[in-house]
Amino acid sequence: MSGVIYDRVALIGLGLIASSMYWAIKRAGLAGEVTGYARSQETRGTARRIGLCDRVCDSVAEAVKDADLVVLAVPVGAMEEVARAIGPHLKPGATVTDVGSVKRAVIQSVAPHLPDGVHFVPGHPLAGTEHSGPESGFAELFEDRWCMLVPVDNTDEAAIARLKSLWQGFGSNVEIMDSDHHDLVLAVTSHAPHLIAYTMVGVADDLRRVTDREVVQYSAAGFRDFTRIAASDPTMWRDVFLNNRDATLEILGRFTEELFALQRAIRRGDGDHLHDYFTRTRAIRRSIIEAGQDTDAPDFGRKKTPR
Ligand SMILES: NC(=O)c1ccc[n+]([C@@H]2O[C@H](COP(=O)([O-])OP(=O)(O)OC[C@H]3O[C@@H](n4cnc5c(N)ncnc54)[C@H](O)[C@@H]3O)[C@@H](O)[C@H]2O)c1
Ligand SMILES: O=C(O)C(=O)C[C@]1(C(=O)O)C=C[C@@H](O)C=C1
Repeated sequence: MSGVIYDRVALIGLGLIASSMYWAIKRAGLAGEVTGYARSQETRGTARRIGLCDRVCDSVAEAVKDADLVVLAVPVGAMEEVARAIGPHLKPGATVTDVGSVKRAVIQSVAPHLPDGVHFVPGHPLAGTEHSGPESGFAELFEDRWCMLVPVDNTDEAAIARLKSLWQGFGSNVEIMDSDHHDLVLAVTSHAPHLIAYTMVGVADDLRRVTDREVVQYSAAGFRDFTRIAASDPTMWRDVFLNNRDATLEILGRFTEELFALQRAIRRGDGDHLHDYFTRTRAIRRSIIEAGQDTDAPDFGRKKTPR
């Protein structure tokens, strides 16, 4: 897929996702000019130094002026503040999207600040790494990954189709989903697993073992993956849990019940229970691989490729 889809794109928040979008846009020539804005002067300075964005602006108003697409790529808890700031400066007919990991709370906080005549098409790429900031992005991040679009009622179909073609231009598969379903699915596949990884690394740290030379040197693959995930940005993940509270608590409740059952089986020496359980989970992994959905594992820790 190639060809200009938007004449002007504004990226607000110049971290992992926005910088990856910029490099992916440039690689495929999907936009004319791309402007960028980040809150801190330091981030804007870094962006200028590494050539991230065609023009880095010192105000959010300047960045979104005349933009056909505005991408909100800030932590979920900062979305409302940014939406309030850009609202009065948006071009009529522009599309606003976001890349937040939670959808219902973002829609509730952003939509009221957007003027009539502006299309709001919330989104969420299911792709990331444990790294953050303007220097962490790379053009291939979204390749062969899913991007969820979560349009609100009566959204202009042409605006949705245009944004869909941008994500397809990044090499992503696009799925349309409603916000509550999105938040429940992500609580299972992303949010609860992150909390479990944070907890496991915290437990090891409480035992004062996590930085022991032996633990680092001989750490098993499972624990290494936990430490990678637990190195993810604290602000981003604080906001995810505060804003997807109900779905995450629902899944963690179920998780705790299963964990107790496994704990009891271990205490009682109930090998059949453990074996049956692990047989069921192994079958799930195999069905994912057979369905060709195993895009994650080989990419863990993959290196940034040249832009
Ligand atoms: N990291 C991931 O794996 C991942 C994956 C998919 C979606 N997301 C979502 O994408 C969004 C961005 O995540 P990221 O990983 O790119 O984060 P990041 O920490 O790399 O970048 C966030 C950027 O937003 C800026 N920022 C923070 N508050 C701001 C404000 N009020 N105004 C302007 N700029 C502000 C920060 O300075 C930073 O440059 C989040 O909502 C996150 O939930 C992240
Ligand atoms: O690979 C990683 O580092 C990620 O955690 C990426 C991941 C995920 O859970 O899959 C994290 C949060 C997002 O909202 C989407 C993707």
